[in-house]
Amino acid sequence: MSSLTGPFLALVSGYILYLLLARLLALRRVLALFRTAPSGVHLQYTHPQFLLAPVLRHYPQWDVGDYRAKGTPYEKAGVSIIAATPLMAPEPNVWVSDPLALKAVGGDRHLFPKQTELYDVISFYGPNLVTTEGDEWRRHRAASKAAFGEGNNMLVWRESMRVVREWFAAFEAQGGKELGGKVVDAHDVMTELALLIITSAGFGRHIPLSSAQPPTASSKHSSQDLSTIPPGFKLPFVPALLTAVSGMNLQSLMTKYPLLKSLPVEAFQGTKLAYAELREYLRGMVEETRAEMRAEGEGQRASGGEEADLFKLLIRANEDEEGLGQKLSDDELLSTTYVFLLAGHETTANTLAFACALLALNPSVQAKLRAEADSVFPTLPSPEEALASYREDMPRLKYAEATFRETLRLFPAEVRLTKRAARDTVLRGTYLKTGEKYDMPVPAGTIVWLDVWAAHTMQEWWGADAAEFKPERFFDTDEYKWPRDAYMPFSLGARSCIGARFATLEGMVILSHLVREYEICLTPEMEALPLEERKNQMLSWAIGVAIQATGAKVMLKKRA
Ligand code: HEM
Repeated sequence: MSSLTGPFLALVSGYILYLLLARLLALRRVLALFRTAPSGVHLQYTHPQFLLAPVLRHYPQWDVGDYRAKGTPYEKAGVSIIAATPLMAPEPNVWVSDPLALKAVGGDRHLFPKQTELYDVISFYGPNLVTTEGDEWRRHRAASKAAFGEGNNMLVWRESMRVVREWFAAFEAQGGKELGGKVVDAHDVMTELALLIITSAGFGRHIPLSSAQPPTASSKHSSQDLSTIPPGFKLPFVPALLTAVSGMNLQSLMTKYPLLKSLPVEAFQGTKLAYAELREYLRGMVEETRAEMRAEGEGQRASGGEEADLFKLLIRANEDEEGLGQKLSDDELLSTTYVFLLAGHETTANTLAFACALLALNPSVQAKLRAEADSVFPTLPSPEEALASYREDMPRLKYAEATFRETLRLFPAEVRLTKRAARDTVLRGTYLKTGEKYDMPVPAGTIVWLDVWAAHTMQEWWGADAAEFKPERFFDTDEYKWPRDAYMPFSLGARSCIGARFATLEGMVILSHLVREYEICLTPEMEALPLEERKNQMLSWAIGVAIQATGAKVMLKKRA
């Protein structure tokens, strides 16, 4: 035993020495960046959390709370790009809020590739569209692109209408028509709606509303009831999905430290089960969709011109790619399916929850949204009229679209995005007081943060009323063009969100239908509070997969 102590100690001290040397080398690169940065453009963070930089790299959003309360660090420093490298960071960091620099970084995926290692948490089922880079990403993107066309947009329109109306019926059956209104948590409502819409327009599967009568099927859905437990499973589909989403960090911990999987801790065991069952559900969905397509036959195949769900279009496109070297394996299909489900409901649900809170806090915006909805939908289109409604009504819902956009400006689901400079380069920033430009050297390996939340809320780009909820700002006039380059809720360039239109159409339908039927009001509890306190509570948030609306309780009053 004692003969092993010597080599063991040598190994440990060697490792510690290696870590120290690596840190010193890293520190040199960080200091070099500070030396070369033009005057005034570097800012050493004093935030205590930043001392934990190596840990925080994986949770980069934790410090944004300060932004909302005390103004952005850019405003404090008077510049639009800063070198705000944490003390112990292993590489230089640059933070960007300048529209032109954002465009330069987002627009060049070769010079600024994505930091894919940060997305480990969503690669449990293997590589997918979100987690890959380079040629592998191109293959995934090419296979997925065919799914997000007009055929799917039309289905999103129809299914969003159907789902939201079924929700109204269920809500009213449970007292939602009562005089005086009923309080709901908009986060819960919107999560349910978004989940129903993605499973339907995304996967052609119909989950009955938890509280409603099973709806009369208006579309070609699978008869499988996904809220019940099929043979061989322990969880229904929805709880499996929701547990998997909420347990993402636990799952990532278990993947890193597999020993944790065997601990008899409920949280670990529950998450493990949810992931295992979700995998089987997704596998089954791939098989079922293939079988349906075979049964439909060649002549009936969904193509770009007809309504079709994402899943069917994805599998169809994937079969067509056979032989071209682009085909996704079954595991890759499964993993892509998982990210569509994940990215397709959490982001949209939270955006819509924030929209409800903002509409309750801003009755004049709500009145304009309602006036538009009343005029576009004097009567609600029947399911048979949905297609015509997509063509004729959708382009007229301009205020609804602007409301969705404005919500995403104030609450972008992804508050920051991160890239890594592939080689030495320069970004152009602005001295905020004078408007003068400066060049910021960006050495190869630098982590570049696209600070979406800061860019969306800075007065320099959006004007003195940047903090106000004002959908009108998205309407151009002869004198005013809204600042496109300072707006990037869906990221930009080649790696921008593939589901942006899906989410926007869904948002337009839900918001316009909601205000047409109900007044979205403050709860009695909020009425009693001063305005600032109301805002603080109703617009409170936490970091999850997307920023989550944690205080969006509103009262829905049926309109006369
Ligand atoms: C309001 C709703 C949404 C917001 C704010 C949003 C935002 C974003 C952002 C910022 C990115 C870039 C992420 C990065 O670079 O790390 C992204 C990528 C992506 N989004 Fe969305 N998203 C939304 C809805 C959706 C929907 C409905 C779907 C699918 C049905 C979807 C699927 C994806 C996928 C697959 C990617 C990866 C694209 C690629 O890298 O090529 N998203 N989204």
